[in-house]
Amino acid sequence: MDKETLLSRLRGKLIVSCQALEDEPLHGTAIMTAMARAAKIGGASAIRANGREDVQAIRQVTGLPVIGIVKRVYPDSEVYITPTEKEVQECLEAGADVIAMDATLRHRPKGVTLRELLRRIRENSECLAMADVSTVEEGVAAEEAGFDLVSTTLSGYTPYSRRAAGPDFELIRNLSERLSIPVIAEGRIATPQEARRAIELGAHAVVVGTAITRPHVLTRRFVEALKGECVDECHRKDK
Ligand SMILES: CC(=O)N[C@H](C=O)[C@@H](O)[C@H](O)[C@H](O)COP(=O)(O)O
Repeated sequence: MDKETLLSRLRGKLIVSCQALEDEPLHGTAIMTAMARAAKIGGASAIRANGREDVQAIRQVTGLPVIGIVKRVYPDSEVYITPTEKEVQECLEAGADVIAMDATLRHRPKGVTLRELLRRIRENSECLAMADVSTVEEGVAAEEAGFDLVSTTLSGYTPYSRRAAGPDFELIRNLSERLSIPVIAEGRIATPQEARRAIELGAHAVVVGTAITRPHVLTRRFVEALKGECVDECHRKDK
């Protein structure tokens, strides 16, 4: 699918993140593929998925565009979303339509640079590149570096970004005003109303993960609310 077609299919739409890490009860490609099928039935326009196997299977089974990432932790860096060429290569091999990566200004494993990763994508595919950022400055730098899309994924997850219980609407608005590439609203969007608000503030599309695909977290929110604890504060503990 060419860039314009893909971006127009995503305009104003919902992307569901179907991810379960190894220590989560729903971990496994079969379960994540079932989640993605459920998301498709519900009307999702695309899926965000982690790992070569999941990206490949979800794409094949649902026929939806997939934003691929590979989460991997290296000892010399805090960057874990598609951090090096190895993870970019895995996304390429899986056939991801879009590859998302941490595009914060932090040191990456082995000193690899964002430009090197972008070059790898451009030289090997038609696949789009999405920058996961945590601040306006990082979003501006990502556009300058040549990314196709910017997502607010990492707001609240870098030591220097705004920590909030809910979505970072200010970042969504600021990036949408300043950038000419599409801005994706992602991170702690917990209700349909919040998703709608993100679009009204200028987001091109909205990614929702936990509120749809992490039932253990949703269960805990109910349980803690019944105990009289603050549900919003609990949300932050879930990552
Ligand atoms: C910070 C980080 O590692 N975010 C990850 C990025 O892929 C996922 O764990 C999130 O689920 C995803 O961004 C969607 O966000 P939320 O689950 O809040 O709707």
